[in-house]
Parts: sequence; structure tokens; C-alpha cells
Amino acid sequence: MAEAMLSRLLANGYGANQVIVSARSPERQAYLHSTYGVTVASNSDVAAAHTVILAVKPQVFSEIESELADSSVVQHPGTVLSIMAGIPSARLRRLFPQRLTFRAMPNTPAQVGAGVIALATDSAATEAEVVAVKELLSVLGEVVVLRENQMDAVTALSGSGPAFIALIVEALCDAGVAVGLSRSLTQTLVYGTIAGTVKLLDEREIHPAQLKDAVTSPAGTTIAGIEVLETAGVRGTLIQTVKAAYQRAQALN
Ligand SMILES: NC(=O)C1=CN([C@@H]2O[C@H](COP(=O)(O)OP(=O)(O)OC[C@H]3O[C@@H](n4cnc5c(N)ncnc54)[C@H](OP(=O)(O)O)[C@@H]3O)[C@@H](O)[C@H]2O)C=CC1
Ligand SMILES: O=C(O)[C@@H]1CCC=N1
Repeated sequence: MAEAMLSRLLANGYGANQVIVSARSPERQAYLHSTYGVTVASNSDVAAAHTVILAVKPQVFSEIESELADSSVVQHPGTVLSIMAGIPSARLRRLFPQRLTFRAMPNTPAQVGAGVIALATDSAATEAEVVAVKELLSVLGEVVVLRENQMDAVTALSGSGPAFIALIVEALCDAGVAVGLSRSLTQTLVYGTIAGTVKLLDEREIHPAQLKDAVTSPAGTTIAGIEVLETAGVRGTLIQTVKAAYQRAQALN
């Protein structure tokens, strides 16, 4: 995710000289420097920047936290923006008491600027400070401002969502192959069907049930398929899937 943010920032007018990055392995550090031309520095150096973006795994954050707590940089003013799942802003605020604290939850379509990014703002931030963070995140896609107590739910739905959708896409492609279509044709049909369905629902503001009913002819093919989905409990399975991801986000906290 950090690399997605980095590449999108550079592609959208931010200069390589405005960004410094940190990574753990020397291989990764060399890759980031040679690919993007950015300065690679220690966590402490990065944490001295005006805007600090925290994008390590939540489990790794404890190591960074103790490393940073020992350095004076945590006293610097500015902004800290975390994309880590399950780490509350209160914990970030304890580490960076002088900084405004924002939490965001992007998702992987951010790599192509098509992400949905949930943002919980700091109540002490001015309108201009909120706008600055929104502008930063807008290089990744659509920014939605919400309350921090909604962040674990967002993590489960849109943060993890691309993996759930990808699994469904893969299964549908396999289904196309199972009924005799080539892999490449199947991919074109499945990608187009999903993108087109979402576009139709969105642009015409149709309820999904309305669209399902419109496709479903009496004694036709679609209702035969719908019966299988309902018998398998796909609706309940998807609800349980998101609830499991939500509970995991809460546990990471
Ligand atoms: N993946 C996703 O779809 C999403 C992830 N997130 C959140 O983003 C965060 C990162 O996830 P993701 O990008 O998938 O994870 P990755 O493992 O891909 O990236 C984590 C990065 O942290 C670096 N890192 C690890 N340890 C340290 C350290 N001690 N000091 C400095 N850098 C370090 C790694 O460097 P190295 O490679 O050298 O180890 C790596 O570049 C998580 O908190 C996750 O919750 C949020 C939304 C979506
Ligand atoms: O799986 C995870 O924990 C992270 C958070 C959202 C997407 N990936």
C-alpha cells in the first residue's frame, strides 16, 4: 500500500525530493530508491517529516513505536496519517503528542487511482488541514470522511473487499471454463459483466434487487442459477465473511 501511495503521489505532481521513505530490508530500500528516485532514510528521519505516513503492518507497529518513542522526533509538530488496520488514533496521539492524527483505510485499487479511501479526521484539525490530507489521499481514488469508530467496519468491507471480490471473479472465470469457454474469453466476459453491472447500478441508481428481477426471466436460466446461490446461502456467507474480517480488525486493536 505504501508503494501504491508513493507511485500515485509521484504520478500526480508531488516531487521525488518532497518524499522520504523507510523500509526494513536493504533490497527493498534499494528498489524504492532506484525505482522512484526518493531518499531512503531511517524511521526516525522519516518521522521528522511534516507529514508522516505510517504504513507498516499493525503487528510491526509495536517495534516502530518503541523505536520512535526513544527518539526526539516524536515531539515534532505536523501531521501523522496512518493506514494501519486496527490501530486507534489515541495510540498514535500518545506517540506523536504534537501532531494532528488522521486515520485512513485505502484499498488496493488505489494502485490505479480507483480506490475508496475512508478518512477519520482529527477533531483539532482546521478545515484547511483536513483539505490538505484529503488532497493527499485523493491521488488514490475517492475519499470518504467518516467517524473513527466506523474504521474497523470499513477495513472489513472496502479494505479487505478487493480480496473477496477477486476470489469471486476467479471463481466465475473458472465457471466459464467449466462450461466450455476459453480462459481469455471468460476473463473478458466476467470483467465486463462486473464493471458494467456496477456502472448500471451506480448511474441509474437502481436497487440491486430490481436489477436481479429484471434479468430473471420466468423459468429461465438466471432463476436456475439464483436458486443455487440461495440454497448455498451465499448472502449469509458474504455477511459472515465481512463480520469475520471486522472482528479480526477489532482484535488487531
Ligand atoms: N494490503 C492492503 O490491501 C491494505 C493494507 N492496509 C494496511 O497497510 C499496512 C501495510 O500493509 P501492506 O502494504 O499490505 O504490507 P506490506 O508487508 O506489503 O508492506 C509493509 C511495508 O512495511 C515495511 N516494514 C516492515 N517492517 C518495517 C520496519 N521495522 N521499519 C520500516 N519499514 C518496515 C516493509 O518493508 P520490507 O519489505 O523491507 O519488509 C514493507 O515495505 C497494514 O497496516 C495494513 O493494515 C490498509 C488498507 C489495505
Ligand atoms: O488484511 C489486512 O489486514 C489488511 C487490512 C485491509 C486489507 N488488508
